[in-house]
Amino acid sequence: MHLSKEGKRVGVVLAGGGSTRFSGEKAFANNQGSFFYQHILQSLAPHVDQTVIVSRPDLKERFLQETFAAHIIEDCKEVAGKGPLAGLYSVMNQVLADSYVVAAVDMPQLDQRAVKKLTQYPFENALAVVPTVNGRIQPLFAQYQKQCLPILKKQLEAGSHRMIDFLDQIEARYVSNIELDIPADCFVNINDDSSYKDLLAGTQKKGE
Ligand SMILES: Nc1nc2c(ncn2[C@@H]2O[C@H](COP(=O)(O)OP(=O)(O)OP(=O)(O)O)[C@@H](O)[C@H]2O)c(=O)[nH]1
Repeated sequence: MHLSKEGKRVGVVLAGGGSTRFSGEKAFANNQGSFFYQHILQSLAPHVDQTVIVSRPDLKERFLQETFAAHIIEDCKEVAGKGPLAGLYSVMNQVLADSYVVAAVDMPQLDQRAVKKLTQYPFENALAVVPTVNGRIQPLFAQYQKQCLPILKKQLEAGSHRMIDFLDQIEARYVSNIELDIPADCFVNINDDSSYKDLLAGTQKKGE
């Protein structure tokens, strides 16, 4: 354990989406010899006390065949498959920590340096640190404090699964990728076959 000043920090790989725009499961898409999820785990691991993959029951076995020391959990039944916020809630509800650094599985250009920069940025009095790129918020590569859980629970119980509604309810610290010193490319996410093809060809446009 290498507890930070802020206490136990968990690194979360959000990997429970449907990948409906992609032919296959994004978590197991290959880039430079690694599955997407392996790359995210490797990026998070040096900067957290524990890594967690939160995913669907039908994918669990596929992660277990791998040798990474990640804790693999499913979405809580009451919110399963209801989007990234459901994934964040499910981790906070099942894995106790002081803070959570979250990354979507489909961000293959994220790296250890970016995670280091994000995790070094202080919460101060905020409940979340959320990067922005060209003014667009990036809540799927962001940090959240454990105190988000009751707020998140209440919102999900009220039937809203929208990230933006959640962020509106908490004090979040928005910080540009430039201030964080994280290249915009790190935030690029792969949603479909065309962007995956561009990634493999090394032609993914910056910051898209
Ligand atoms: N645990 C969990 N993760 C999710 C859920 N929905 C989306 N995610 C993850 O959140 C990130 C962003 O998801 P999206 O790209 O918006 O959705 P997706 O379901 O993966 O893909 P589409 O079906 O093509 O929209 C990805 O890393 C997903 O795996 C969910 O219900 N539970």
